[in-house]
Amino acid sequence: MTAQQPDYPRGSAPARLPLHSPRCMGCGPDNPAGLRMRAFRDGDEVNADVVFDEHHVGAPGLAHGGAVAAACDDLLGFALFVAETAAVTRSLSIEYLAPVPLHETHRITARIQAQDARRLNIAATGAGPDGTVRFTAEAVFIVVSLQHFLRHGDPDGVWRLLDRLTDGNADEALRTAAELPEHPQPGTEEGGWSS
Ligand SMILES: CCCCCCCCCCCCCC(=O)SCCNC(=O)CCNC(=O)[C@H](O)C(C)(C)COP(=O)(O)OP(=O)(O)OC[C@H]1O[C@@H](n2cnc3c(N)ncnc32)[C@H](O)[C@@H]1OP(=O)(O)O
Repeated sequence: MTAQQPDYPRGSAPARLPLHSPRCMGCGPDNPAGLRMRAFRDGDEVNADVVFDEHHVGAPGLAHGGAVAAACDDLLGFALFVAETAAVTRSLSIEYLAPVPLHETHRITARIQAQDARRLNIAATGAGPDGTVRFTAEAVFIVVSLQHFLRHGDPDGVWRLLDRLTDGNADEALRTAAELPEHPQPGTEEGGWSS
């Protein structure tokens, strides 16, 4: 059985956020073992529903703690659309408050708590179908420029992501990024998605 996340089932017209990549373990629809989360922005919050399945088992019938952490990390990454900056997880702390059964829908909601220079503190809660919070997450993300992803990752994949984020203007964005330092100062021109 494969995880297939529901369309946004509650609330009023939040905006769907773009995938990190089609095979992203958190939000990629083309990753058969992934979590297939669909992330939405609702004001200053982002949220996604996740249903853990047989790909994500820890104890029989329950989600693996690492899968829960992965879901949180991915959604915390979507909060960067609120901050309008690229950043990567430096530390991630999960509180497992209650078991997380497979095949139940969990709503994860994340919000930026603070930003200090390159540090972003981002927090999330994960609630079961009855609204009870079963896990929480706190993370420090560090702002990086596009150079971080170009230098350490797959430049073609970065280009495709950028192309989606810039409505087909990735060439210009990458040309500009090539001239930027890897570690930007937030609030400067090179600190944002368009850099
Ligand atoms: C097209 C765009 C692509 C976008 C793709 C998005 C995909 C998203 C996918 C989403 C998936 C989900 C997301 C993922 O899974 S992201 C994937 C998992 N994360 C990573 O791979 C990150 C790997 N780590 C690094 O690359 C470096 O360590 C980074 C870049 C993070 C920092 O190395 P760098 O050498 O640059 O910096 P620094 O070490 O001098 O530190 C910098 C500053 O930070 C402060 N500091 C450090 N640690 C902490 C801490 N724990 N609490 C508080 N503060 C801390 C530190 O004091 C300093 O402050 P200051 O002294 O400057 O004031």
